[in-house]
Amino acid sequence: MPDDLTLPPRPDFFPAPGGALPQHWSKCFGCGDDQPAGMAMTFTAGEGLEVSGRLTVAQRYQGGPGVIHGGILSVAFDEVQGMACMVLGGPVVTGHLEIDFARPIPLGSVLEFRARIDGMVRRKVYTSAEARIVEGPTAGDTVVATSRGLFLTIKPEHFAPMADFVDGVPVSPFGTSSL
Ligand SMILES: CCCCCCCCCCCCCCCC(=O)SCCNC(=O)CCNC(=O)[C@H](O)C(C)(C)COP(=O)(O)OP(=O)(O)OC[C@H]1O[C@@H](n2cnc3c(N)ncnc32)[C@H](O)[C@@H]1OP(=O)(O)O
Repeated sequence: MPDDLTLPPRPDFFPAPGGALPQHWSKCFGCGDDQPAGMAMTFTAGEGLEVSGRLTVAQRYQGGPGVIHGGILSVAFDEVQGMACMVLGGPVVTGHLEIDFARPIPLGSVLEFRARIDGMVRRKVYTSAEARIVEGPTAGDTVVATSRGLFLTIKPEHFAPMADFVDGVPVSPFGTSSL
């Protein structure tokens, strides 16, 4: 990470700690409620610049025998670290994401993710997160995976060339969340 990073303030529009964060896009595979095949993650504001997210590891997320697929875990980190950027009040996209898979995660577990902005410079937003199993046979305080991600702030027009590819009519377009 660069050493000239700054931290954004926690804005007034952000929910109080424990308050629910809205989905950023109703068709999102990670959090959208208009995406039947999706992961239906939910998010809450934490203290300071932290947000938390929850994922129930469905049977269909299986990678190795009985355990979560690494790509699914990566989606979850992408999502929660992107949601940590919601404090900025505008859209971001992922530029780089790296995951450390520390422990196997059994199907049926409930994962809790904690993510935050570590710093910003220009349009670059450096984030990190970790995951713990909070329900399931191996639940505990052990960190089962960690992630670092670089997000880039973008203008809403970024998605304009893709408008024709959206399936159906979104109820919560990206960048117009109900925060
Ligand atoms: C009230 C309103 C509420 C709104 C509420 C919003 C809530 C928000 C929640 C979102 C939650 C989403 C969670 C899922 C998020 C996805 O999954 S997004 C989908 C996956 N990502 C993509 O599709 C992005 C595809 N890539 C791109 O479009 C372009 O490469 C990017 C990322 C926009 C960058 O292109 P660009 O804008 O032309 O940027 P560029 O000028 O090249 O680079 C800018 C800086 O970034 C650096 N950079 C760019 N790419 C990289 C990279 N990959 N690695 C390292 N450095 C990089 C450059 O070196 C440069 O650095 P500096 O010169 O400033 O030091």
